[in-house]
Amino acid sequence: MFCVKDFEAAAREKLDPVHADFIAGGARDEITVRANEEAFARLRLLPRVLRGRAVPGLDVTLLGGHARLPVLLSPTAFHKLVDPEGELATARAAAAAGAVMIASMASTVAVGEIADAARAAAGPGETVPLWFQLYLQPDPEITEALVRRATDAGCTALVVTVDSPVLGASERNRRNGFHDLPAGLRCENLVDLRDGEFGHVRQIAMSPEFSWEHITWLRSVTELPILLKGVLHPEDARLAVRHGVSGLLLSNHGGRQLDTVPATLEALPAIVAAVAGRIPVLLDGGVRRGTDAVKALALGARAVGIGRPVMWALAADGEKGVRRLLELLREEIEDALALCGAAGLDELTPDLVRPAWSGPLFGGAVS
Ligand SMILES: Cc1cc2nc3c(=O)[nH]c(=O)nc-3n(C[C@H](O)[C@H](O)[C@H](O)COP(=O)(O)O)c2cc1C
Ligand SMILES: CC(C)CC(=O)C(=O)O
Repeated sequence: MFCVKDFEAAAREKLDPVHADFIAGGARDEITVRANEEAFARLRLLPRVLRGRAVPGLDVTLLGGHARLPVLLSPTAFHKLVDPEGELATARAAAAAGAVMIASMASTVAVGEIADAARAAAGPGETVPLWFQLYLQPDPEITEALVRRATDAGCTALVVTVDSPVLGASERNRRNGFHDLPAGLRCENLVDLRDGEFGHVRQIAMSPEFSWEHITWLRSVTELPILLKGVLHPEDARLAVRHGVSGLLLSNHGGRQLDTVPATLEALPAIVAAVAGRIPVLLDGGVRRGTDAVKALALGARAVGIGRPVMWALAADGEKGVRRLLELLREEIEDALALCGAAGLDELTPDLVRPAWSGPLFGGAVS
């Protein structure tokens, strides 16, 4: 395995095609799925030379916690669908790399067990690099119970996904008849939230009725920092700051919710301008290379998230696969930083990126 795409191919070989489609797929025509990667390809890096810089370091502070890599594992559901150890394997690999893992509310291992696995694999003295992703639930008691589970597990932030007033329509899943976890797998965080609840994915209610008031309410029932995942409009970014949100994970859900929204990289400059340094902006969607991470960081993201690559690596080779994936991304980012003449992430500035040239050849200089 030498790059993210190798994991994608290996996962395709191994997985039930229905499950491979669940991972790769997006909403409707999958225009945004493709746009995310294309946006990175359209941007060029403009390196500086002879800057006398030290070997690059990748340490980053995220919400007051320390991470050794500016790459987060974005929340992805159902890891046991692709590996028998599921989220335990992912958590160990993430902790070993010093990368933040955002556990999905729809994980197939309970968040407390994920945290134990992460703690056991983290470096000495390191805090558990684990955050919890939450879909607000119409019944506030259910939301509170989930927050309690995450807090008791030792998660250090909540990531509230706000781009899902309804579930995105994956036509691949519809054609394949994939609506449910196979027998034997459950959404473990959902078990017994109410008496007799079994951990069925259908217990996750999505509702268009949530509003900023619910964020204010959530702010009042937890001490944990709250990030919003899925804000794309600059006005919503400003509202998030006003509602006491601690950070944004700029995301279009990997193109799995509303199709034809902008690539996250395209949306980044306006979001960064809207928050004006008041809270950190993270970004996910289409990050496949170290150079992709460097471009997003240069445009103002504090860190980037990866979704599908983690599922592919886990499917290809379990914990070892995810460890290798994170090593490869570390190498690629270090390499890109050095080649840009930057000694650290804070030396990545917007002048290092520019759009691919779209003007006429020779720019009219030749008559
Ligand atoms: C298989 C899969 C499951 C996902 N599950 C969740 C989830 O449970 N909660 C959530 O907020 N986002 C979920 N996402 C979206 C990711 O968190 C992330 O935004 C997206 O995958 C990033 O794009 P990328 O896959 O191109 O890296 C999921 C994505 C995939 C591919
Ligand atoms: C609805 C969740 C269970 C999973 C999700 O967010 C996704 O598959 O994109």
